[in-house]
Amino acid sequence: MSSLEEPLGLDKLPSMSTIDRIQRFSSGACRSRVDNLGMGNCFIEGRSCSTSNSCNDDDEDYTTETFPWKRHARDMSRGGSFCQRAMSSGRNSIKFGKNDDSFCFSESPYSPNCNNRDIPEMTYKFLKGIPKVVKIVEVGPRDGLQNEKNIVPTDVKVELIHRLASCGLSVIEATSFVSPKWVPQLADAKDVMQAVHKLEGVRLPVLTPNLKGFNAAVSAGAREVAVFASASESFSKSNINCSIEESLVRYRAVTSAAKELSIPVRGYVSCVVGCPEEGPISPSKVAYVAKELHDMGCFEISLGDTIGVGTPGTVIPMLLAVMAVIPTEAIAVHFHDTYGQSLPNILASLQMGCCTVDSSVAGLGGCPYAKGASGNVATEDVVYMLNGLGVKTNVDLGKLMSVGDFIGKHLGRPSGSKTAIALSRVTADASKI
Ligand SMILES: CC(C)(COP(=O)([O-])OP(=O)([O-])OC[C@H]1O[C@@H](n2cnc3c(N)ncnc32)[C@H](O)[C@@H]1OP(=O)([O-])[O-])[C@@H](O)C(=O)NCCC(=O)NCCSC(=O)C[C@@](C)(O)CC(=O)[O-]
Repeated sequence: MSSLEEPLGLDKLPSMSTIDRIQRFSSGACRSRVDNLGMGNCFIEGRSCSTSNSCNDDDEDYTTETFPWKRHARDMSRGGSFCQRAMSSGRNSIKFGKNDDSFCFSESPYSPNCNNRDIPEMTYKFLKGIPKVVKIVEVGPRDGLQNEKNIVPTDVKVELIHRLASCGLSVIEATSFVSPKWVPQLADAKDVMQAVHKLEGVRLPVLTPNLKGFNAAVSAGAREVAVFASASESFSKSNINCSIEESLVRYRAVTSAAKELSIPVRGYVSCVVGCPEEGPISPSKVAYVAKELHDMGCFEISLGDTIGVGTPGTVIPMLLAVMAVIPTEAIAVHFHDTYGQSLPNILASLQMGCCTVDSSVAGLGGCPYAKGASGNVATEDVVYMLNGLGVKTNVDLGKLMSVGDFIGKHLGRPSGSKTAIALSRVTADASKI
């Protein structure tokens, strides 16, 4: 564990006020070159998120033509002069990279082997593919609330969306224009959309399973929609009552109607590593559906581990198969946290160059048609990890935790975010000091 992830121990933070701590977990704090608190920092700067990754170059099964990011990684490793000593803000640090393409690790007293030059080099090796900016797609109001036993009042949903927007999230999936018989929890989609569609500075996509849903969404003010297919035949049938091929026909109709109105369409592929009925899903099936959605005009394909069974061992081959057929920049990852594997899966995805991550405030979520599906990975946990990696998200973690409290109070249960629980304990203890 790096010094950056350690600070939850109060003994290591003797002089921090409550507010200082929250700020410290923001990406801005992580990136500051002046580390007033004496903690070790890392910086990941200037890399394009579109072409880089850290996959093993010895793996020659894949050509550089198929995986251009491999060529990029190799070029970087040949560059030679990535390590140089630098003095930063009066503190010793080791800087890697040329110009924009750099890591910088300060030699902090909290870093046990700070004199060992191998450590930054090794760290660079493992983190070099990670993009410097990650877009978080907040799916709490939709994926999070679609599975709640008690229907959340419309005004609470609207307030939730407003509060999420105030955290700096740039994309918030607002609701679904699906059949209210299938998902009664979101039967108020029209009212929610009409109440939020004028929110400035935030994109508010909504799920549309067919033209009926698309037309209703547009009438309610939606300016971005998402279609949702599956890599599993059985799940397609149980979720949207049609085969994969039939769903693709429907989605072609939606994407061409959207094109007429210049409305961007996101595409989902569900069950990308496992299906509650079929078990393991082959990466080639995922790649097929992802490519179909991309070819019909979806600008981004979100790959959903709907029941949260994936590990990096299954997620990486799945991503490789999808990256062989659509650009890495068009890929988003969407993990449910059933087995606690979301963060390692996200880290592996980032190392492969993915730069869009779906998550849900307080870890809300689950799919009514996927038995055993738990909540999405909590946005707070994703932001905490990305802050620790020095990756920019523009999301204010402190505000996000308050939003988690807000929705948790309405649902009558504690947050599903480990970060929110841990930080609220720290701040509670801190208030006694
Ligand atoms: C697709 C359908 C509509 C087919 O449902 P169906 O019963 O086959 O459709 P239908 O055409 O026979 O219509 C039946 C009734 O629904 C109405 N209807 C038809 N379409 C709409 C619509 N858009 N909006 C409102 N109403 C609609 C239609 O008008 C009719 O009403 P009736 O005549 O009986 O009064 C249905 O199966 C459905 O709504 N499914 C959605 C289920 C859902 O939302 N599941 C959760 C999504 S989560 C997910 O997919 C995973 C994801 C994306 O989160 C990623 C991950 O986690 O991995």
